[in-house]
Amino acid sequence: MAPESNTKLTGPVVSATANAGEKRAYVTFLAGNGDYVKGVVGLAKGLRKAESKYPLVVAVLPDVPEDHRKQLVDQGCVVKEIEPVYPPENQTEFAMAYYVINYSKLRIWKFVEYNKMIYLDGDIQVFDNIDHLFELPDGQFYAVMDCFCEKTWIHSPQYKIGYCQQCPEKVTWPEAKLGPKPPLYFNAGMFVYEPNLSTYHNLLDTVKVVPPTLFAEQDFLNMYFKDIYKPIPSAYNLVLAMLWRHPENIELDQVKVVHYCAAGAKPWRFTGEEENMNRADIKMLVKKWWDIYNDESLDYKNIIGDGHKKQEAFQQFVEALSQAGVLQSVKAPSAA
Ligand SMILES: O=c1ccn([C@@H]2O[C@H](COP(=O)(O)OP(=O)(O)O)[C@@H](O)[C@H]2O)c(=O)[nH]1
Ligand SMILES: OC[C@H]1O[C@H](O[C@@H]2[C@@H](O)[C@H](O)[C@@H](O)[C@H](O)[C@@H]2O)[C@H](O)[C@@H](O)[C@H]1O
Ligand SMILES: [Mn+2]
Repeated sequence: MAPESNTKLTGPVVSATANAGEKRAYVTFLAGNGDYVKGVVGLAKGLRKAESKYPLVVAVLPDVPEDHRKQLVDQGCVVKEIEPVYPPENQTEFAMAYYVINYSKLRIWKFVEYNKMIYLDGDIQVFDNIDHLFELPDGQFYAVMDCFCEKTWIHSPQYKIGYCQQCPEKVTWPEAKLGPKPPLYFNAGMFVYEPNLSTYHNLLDTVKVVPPTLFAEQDFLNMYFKDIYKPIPSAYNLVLAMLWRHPENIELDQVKVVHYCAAGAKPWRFTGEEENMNRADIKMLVKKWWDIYNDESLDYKNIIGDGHKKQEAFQQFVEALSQAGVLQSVKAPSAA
């Protein structure tokens, strides 16, 4: 039984041509000097294989070393350094201790040189083109509904009563005991949003006064955007636990985006030893990730020939002139 919200994309999602003035990009977040850089390199190559028209911006914390940044630039990424965002001091134990750094994701709301962005965690891979999501109507926050059944949720009221929004008919939310049923809740590993300076400043002001909770910035973003959150199909962010928790809600051959967030699922450190990691579908998805990561034909240096370099330099020149107001934005020549 599909979850109660309509998660089908309705209406004219794909327009004939993107508006020439639109500035769009994918964006991810990288912290530390560890192995998540492999996730981001894999994501950059996956977007290229899916023939996305838009660049990948990487918001890096100051602790990301120079050689990791160079790897990303060499893969055609736009690297932008951001300052960390810390939640208020608190006694809350996050579901994972390292979640405290994930509040820094909030900095991506200040990338107003873009008017629409798709955020993707570094442990996500895009296997099919999803550029059409940029055509979704403005003014909403689009993301995929999460699942509450994994042990990471063990301290949550949902887990304690066996409630999950993916199967709301299984356990009815006990309103008399726990108050109104919580609003639909998204996984913050992937979302479509519009950078905006006043939203950015309000996010940072609000985070200072909201007590942190189990899922850190994911809980915070769900609270902040609950009135404009619009669920999109799980094909756009397959939270791996769905494969064993709610297989009835998944059509694996329709999945476009895979989120390797289950314990033990990060492809670049995969051992297959953790619970559920010996499943054939998990091993297939991890191999698919490695096939892209190891595909040298997808390396940026092998994609851009001299011609591309000249074209890119010309486009950057025209962009600079139009931003300086010397040139109106250059319109694509009419087909006629
Ligand atoms: O040491 C770290 C931990 C996290 N991240 C970034 O923060 C995101 C969220 O963390 P993670 O994906 O591990 O959370 P999960 O989705 O597994 O809960 C990652 O995808 C990375 O983009 C990072 O760069 N370095
Ligand atoms: O900082 C909180 C994180 O919360 C989310 O991860 C969780 C969530 O998906 C649970 O539902 C799963 O059970 C769990 O495995 C997974 O780690 C986001 O993916 C991540 O980007 C980040 O916001
Ligand atoms: Mn993730």
